[in-house]
Amino acid sequence: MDSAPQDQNWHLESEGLLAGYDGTAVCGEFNVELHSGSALALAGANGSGKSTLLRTLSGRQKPVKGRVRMDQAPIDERSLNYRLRVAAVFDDDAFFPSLTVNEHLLMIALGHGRVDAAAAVDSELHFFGLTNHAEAFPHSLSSGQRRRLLLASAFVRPFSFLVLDEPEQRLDQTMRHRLAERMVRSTAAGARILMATHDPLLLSAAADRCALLDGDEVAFVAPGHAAETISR
Ligand SMILES: Nc1ncnc2c1ncn2[C@@H]1O[C@H](COP(=O)(O)OP(=O)(O)OP(=O)(O)O)[C@@H](O)[C@H]1O
Repeated sequence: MDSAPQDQNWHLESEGLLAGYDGTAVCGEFNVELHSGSALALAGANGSGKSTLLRTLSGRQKPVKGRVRMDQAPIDERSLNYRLRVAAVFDDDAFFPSLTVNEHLLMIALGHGRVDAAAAVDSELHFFGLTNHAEAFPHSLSSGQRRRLLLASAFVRPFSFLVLDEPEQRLDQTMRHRLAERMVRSTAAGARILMATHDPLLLSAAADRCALLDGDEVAFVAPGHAAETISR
């Protein structure tokens, strides 16, 4: 079940954006609009600035220059609007050690007001292959299973903007395919997706645009072209 709220009209936009640290940009100026039903991938070599740009575009990090607006207002990760709409998966293995897999997902679903929380949790456990681990604590999961739990935590709640930093990490090929299909379903339901990835499969199957980062250059290319480029 996909659960993007019906808010088709707003969009995310960046203008004159430079992302980086201590006043120094790590990649080129980034101007983009991300509308309902659209999935943008950031690709490029290690260190090209994908994660930094992703964090900046999603309001987790202050820009060196320029601005990011969500719903025509400066993006603010503490705002109610942000919390209601943005689901993000970064590379932080942050779980409560004393909560089971099932309890984690239930807490997130209930916290985001899902009236069908128990059914939503069952559905995500099934989708992410965690049903047999529902009563396990996070420390007893494999690293790939913990990654699946992180992803399930994003999909179990309603969102209209999904942010994924290298979601392919530690996932097997079957799960990558399933994730790509799921992302396509989410955009079809009206969500906006922004991801950083090294995975040609996710690029070509789940994105409709790709920004290739290379030094000061940002090139918007077709995902298939980017997938070929990074496969070489
Ligand atoms: N906290 C930080 N403080 C200062 N510089 C940083 C910090 N984090 C990353 N960098 C630098 O910013 C540049 C871009 O890093 P970033 O993690 O955004 O790249 P990436 O494209 O996501 O790389 P990868 O593919 O390896 O994940 C790198 O040169 C890195 O050393």
